[in-house]
Amino acid sequence: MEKIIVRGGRQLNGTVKVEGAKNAVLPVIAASIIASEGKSVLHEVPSLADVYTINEVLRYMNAEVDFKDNTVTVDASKELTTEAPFEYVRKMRASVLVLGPLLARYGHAKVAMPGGCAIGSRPIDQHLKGFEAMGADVTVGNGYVEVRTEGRLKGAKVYFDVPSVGATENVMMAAALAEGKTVLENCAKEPEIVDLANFLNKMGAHIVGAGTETIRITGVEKLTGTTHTIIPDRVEAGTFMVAAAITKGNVLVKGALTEHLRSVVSKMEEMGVTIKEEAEGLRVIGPEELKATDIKTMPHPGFPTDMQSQMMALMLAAQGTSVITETVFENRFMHVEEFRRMNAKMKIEGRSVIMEGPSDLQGAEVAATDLRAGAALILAGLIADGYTRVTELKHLDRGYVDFADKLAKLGADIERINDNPKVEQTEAEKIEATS
Ligand SMILES: CC(=O)N[C@H]1[C@@H](OP(=O)(O)OP(=O)(O)OC[C@H]2O[C@@H](n3ccc(=O)[nH]c3=O)[C@H](O)[C@@H]2O)O[C@H](CO)[C@@H](O)[C@@H]1O
Ligand SMILES: C=C(OP(=O)(O)O)C(=O)O
Repeated sequence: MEKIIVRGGRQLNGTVKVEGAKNAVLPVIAASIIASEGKSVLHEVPSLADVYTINEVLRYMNAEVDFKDNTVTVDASKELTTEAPFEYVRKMRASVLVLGPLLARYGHAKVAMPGGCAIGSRPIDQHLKGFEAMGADVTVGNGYVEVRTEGRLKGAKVYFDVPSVGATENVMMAAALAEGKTVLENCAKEPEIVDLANFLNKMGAHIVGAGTETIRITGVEKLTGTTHTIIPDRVEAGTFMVAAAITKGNVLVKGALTEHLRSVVSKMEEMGVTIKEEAEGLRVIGPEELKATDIKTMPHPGFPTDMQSQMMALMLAAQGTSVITETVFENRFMHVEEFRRMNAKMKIEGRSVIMEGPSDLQGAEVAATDLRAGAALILAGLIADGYTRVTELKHLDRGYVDFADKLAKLGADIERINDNPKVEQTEAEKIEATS
């Protein structure tokens, strides 16, 4: 089994460079299939499991996709299949982001229903509401969602009941090729939505207002492949900022952008962390004693849910009572039980977690319950007494490139091992097969 083993007690120092953002690159790669001519060349693409998955989805649909040296090239000019089966969507919910591009280009798309995951039920009703408003028929059955329209989609006014990142992206992509004007209201305002709109505009779309609650799109007849550089990953950056702070270290997080991280910076400063803006990124210096604080997760520009579990690790190290309230997902506290295995003093009350700090953290065997939980348990392991062994790394690999190696380069006592190498598994399988 693969695991990361970390021994607490080392201070982190040095420089770490953040990758391109997972949550920006997935919609951008999905959007590249709207282009009926020309290639899209995407730079700063992180080597993540999710990127390999979306590339496989595109290849299944007959697009040509090449990925090397952090550059993805997509040629979607051939006729595409308009279906994405369960085997891909099961691995990664973001596969539903091909619905909008396919519907806009071909008037049809059929994708396996994503279902829930470890953090909540995660419906896609707002995506479908947007497509229906633009004239599409939506059918849900046999585990699939199918959307269809005769001729082009029609521009429409759509009010999202919740500011969903995925719905804003999917409907914005569909509207880029619709006939006439679309106005999207109560949109999500995440920086990744702005990145997607910039990419679409370079392809020839007319989109204004991305990053605000109202996005206006004037549909065009066709989009052409283009070149684009993905924005830095604010969640990976925030995770390394916590790593520096929790170990009382001094780390320059290269590529971290203040404008994408205001709520995280402000909460960490409240806890006593020094954060300085430098030309290449943010320098983070951990204090001798962290102060308790309270956090409520909210859609951007509020505090990001994707930083909730990492901040929980930091709060466990802080002096006093801290409270985290999760308002974005209904069930994103699976990591609390794992923290408790490390002797964390915390309890769940409704949608909040209350921590009495500082906890005297002890190394333990723990499992990543989702990708951010995996990172958070490793962060706690950096200051725990003894060895922490983190398993279920498939989650971590969805969102972090070489996480253990990057921490080791900053001075952490950490390694990733496979204590059940493939050869042994094969032998065991042979014995099982012959017994
Ligand atoms: C690939 C990607 O970019 N993933 C991010 C994206 O996920 P994702 O796009 O799935 O998240 P959403 O913004 O859509 O979800 C936010 C909330 O809206 C609800 N909802 C969403 C859609 C819908 O049709 N109906 C509905 O009720 C969800 O259940 C959730 O409670 O934004 C989340 C919120 O910042 C992040 O945690 C994820 O890392
Ligand atoms: C929840 C996350 O991602 P996804 O929406 O891809 O599951 C995340 O990045 O923390």
